[in-house]
Amino acid sequence: MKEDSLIIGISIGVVIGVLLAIVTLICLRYHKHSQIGNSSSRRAAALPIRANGADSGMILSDSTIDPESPVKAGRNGMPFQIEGFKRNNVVSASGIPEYSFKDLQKATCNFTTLIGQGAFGPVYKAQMTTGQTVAVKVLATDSKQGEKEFQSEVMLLGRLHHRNLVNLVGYCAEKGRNILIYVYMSKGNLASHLYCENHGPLSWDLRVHIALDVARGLEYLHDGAVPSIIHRDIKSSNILLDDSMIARVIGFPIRIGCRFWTFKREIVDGHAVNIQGTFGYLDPEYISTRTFTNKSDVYSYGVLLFELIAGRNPQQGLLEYVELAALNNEGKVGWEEIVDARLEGKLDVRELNEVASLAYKCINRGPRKRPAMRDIVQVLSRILKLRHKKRHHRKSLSATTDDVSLDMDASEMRTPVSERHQREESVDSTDTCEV
Ligand SMILES: Nc1ncnc2c1ncn2[C@@H]1O[C@H](COP(=O)(O)OP(=O)(O)OP(=O)(O)O)[C@@H](O)[C@H]1O
Repeated sequence: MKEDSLIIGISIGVVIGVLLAIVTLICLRYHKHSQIGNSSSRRAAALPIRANGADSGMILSDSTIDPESPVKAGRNGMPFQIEGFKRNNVVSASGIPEYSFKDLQKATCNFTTLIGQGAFGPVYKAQMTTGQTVAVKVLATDSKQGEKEFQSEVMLLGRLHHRNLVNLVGYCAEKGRNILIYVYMSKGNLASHLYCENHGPLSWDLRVHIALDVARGLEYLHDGAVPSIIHRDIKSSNILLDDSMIARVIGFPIRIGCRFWTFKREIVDGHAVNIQGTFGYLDPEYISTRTFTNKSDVYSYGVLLFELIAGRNPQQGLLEYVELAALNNEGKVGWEEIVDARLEGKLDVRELNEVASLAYKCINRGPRKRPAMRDIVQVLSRILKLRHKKRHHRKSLSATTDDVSLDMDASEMRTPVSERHQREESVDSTDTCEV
């Protein structure tokens, strides 16, 4: 009897032991799985981005990749490279491909195709073997230091996708060289359109569209990107125009180590200082506090708006000119006196006064009194919607006279039909702001 109870006791003990072992094994496997899940979601959460300013907080899907980007989605959702450059490897988190220096040398005819010169190095036009044209920006450095930081900045920049930003499509970080590859903007920068005689004057219509494009790009950086990005160097040479004259912002800050690549030596109030940004566009608040905020971008944007209105360089007394005009009109109406003479008066005065008083609010010395980029987008969208409605209305009236062309105003006639058509479509299809 005693023996029987001993056997039963041992059997129960063994069964319990086996059961415990099975439960422990299951628990271990489950824990491992949940850890894998967590680590990938953590990785994903490290650099979230909201698509086109929408407050979704989601990771960009492959569908948001710019059509001009050489990065395409593979079957497994991982990016792969279209033919052209040889790919060294792919930074999978951003999908930005790395190119070899040799490939870039070939594509730029040994760096002879210079198209621009920034404070931090030259920009070359490059031709891929597929026929795609890109812009290659060589950042001035001969040090291997900062390669990791450069790659992490590339990852961050590579996640920014918006139709009003010049998208990064590749990079090279070989042998201490830091090279960025961007979509090529065939119509060059806004400054050259405003100041070079070999470009015809930009119509008023187009200037307002460009203002809205830039505002949308900045709104995305401030409210759409996570973490939010302050541009720090808004100016007309950092606004590039594509084939359809759609404006895109370039020149985001690159941080290498503890300094920003965009630091420059400028003369401010007669003293040489290391600053970010460009003289003429600099927020006075930044000059005194050395702290950049979103409202510093708003200030520079306001200067850019006045530059579009007056066709004058901010480094040559634009704001003094504006302040003089504002003395007479209290910043509200009567801005006609500062309008670019190249427009020959061909503009809508109501639109002018609305845009100029918006610009005047942006350059308020008190950052808190300046509007946010999202407010600016709303005001400009409303102006363009109104314009569109008015023209539509006039066209339908004049259709009855059998001569639509007589109804065109002078500024419309100055804009090529294809350009006007593309731009008007863009108002219809992208105006999501309800006003
Ligand atoms: N993607 C591009 N497509 C076409 N042209 C470009 C492109 N990127 C730059 N450029 C040309 O090269 C010029 C210099 O560009 P870059 O961004 O290096 O300097 P920047 O911002 O104008 O000056 P800084 O470095 O002083 O701020 C631009 O103004 C533009 O004319």
